[in-house]
Amino acid sequence: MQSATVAIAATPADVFRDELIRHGHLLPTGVDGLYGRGEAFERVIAAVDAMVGRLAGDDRVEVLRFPPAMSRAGFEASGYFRNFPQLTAGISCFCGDDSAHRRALACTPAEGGWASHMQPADVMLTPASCYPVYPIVAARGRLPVEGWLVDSSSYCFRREPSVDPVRMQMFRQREQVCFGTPDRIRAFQSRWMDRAMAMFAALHLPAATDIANDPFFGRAAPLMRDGQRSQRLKFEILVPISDPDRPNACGSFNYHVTHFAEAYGIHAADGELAHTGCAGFGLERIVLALLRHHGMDPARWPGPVRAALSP
Ligand SMILES: Nc1ncnc2c1ncn2[C@@H]1O[C@H](COP(=O)(O)OP(=O)(O)OP(=O)(O)O)[C@@H](O)[C@H]1O
Ligand SMILES: [Zn+2]
Repeated sequence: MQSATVAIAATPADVFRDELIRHGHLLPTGVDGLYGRGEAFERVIAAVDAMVGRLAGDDRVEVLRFPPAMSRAGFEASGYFRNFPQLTAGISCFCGDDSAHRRALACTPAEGGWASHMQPADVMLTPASCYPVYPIVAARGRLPVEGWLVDSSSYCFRREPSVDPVRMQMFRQREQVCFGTPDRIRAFQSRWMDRAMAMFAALHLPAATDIANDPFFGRAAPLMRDGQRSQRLKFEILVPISDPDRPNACGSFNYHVTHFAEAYGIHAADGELAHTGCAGFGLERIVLALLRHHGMDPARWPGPVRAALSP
């Protein structure tokens, strides 16, 4: 009997990833979702980052920047592991003596290898750039009467390896974080969605808004998802990137009600629990959308797009 060869068709994500690698925008590391970035890619990231900064206009914001790790205590308080264990990752370290070191080196891959001799440290990888902000604001005591606005940014880690370049394990977020009354957060959420839509229009990207939910884990997930959607807590701005039929979130606009305020003890000037919200942009995804829609060479993008990026 003749054996049939089954040809597996390359997915749109495979094709797009190969193209990005061929043009030197992403440098493969051998791990899905983990890449080096080429010079042109980084230049556009910086331009998009600056453009998001300009959207804030005259808002009085406190600028905070973070490394891609946060304290385990701060992470734990957020409830992230309860809701998203599948995305969680921490840092582990070697804490042994000389002989433990020798045992680790001698440990074969079949026995787990040297990495199985590492201990969880008091440091977790940051899952979203707003997370390190809450313990800092909480530690300052009550908020000012008018509330507070933070502009944060960091590399983020999510354990969601994928061949699709839009779904990375490490990527950068630029986020605005708002503290105050429910009205203030709702106004912040819609202001930032309008600003973001104007930005995508200026970048000539086909963007649409939609209501969304977070990828909750386990049995409680349907309930959590429905609650988030019925209360209209999360909106996304979606742009087709790898796959024209499956647009991806390039920006997310979230109202947390009092979730983080309860978790960290963040109080308004009158002592009530504060409400919080965040407006986050995925910088890599925006650059990938630009490369997808305008071509692999940023020098040849349409004039108005280049002008919007470097006014
Ligand atoms: N794995 C990822 N790789 C690259 N960018 C990401 C990734 N996950 C999220 N982002 C970006 O960070 C922004 C804010 O994160 P948020 O948690 O709201 O995303 P999300 O809703 O979980 O995204 P998705 O629905 O695609 O998983 C997203 O709008 C997106 O632009
Ligand atoms: Zn956030």
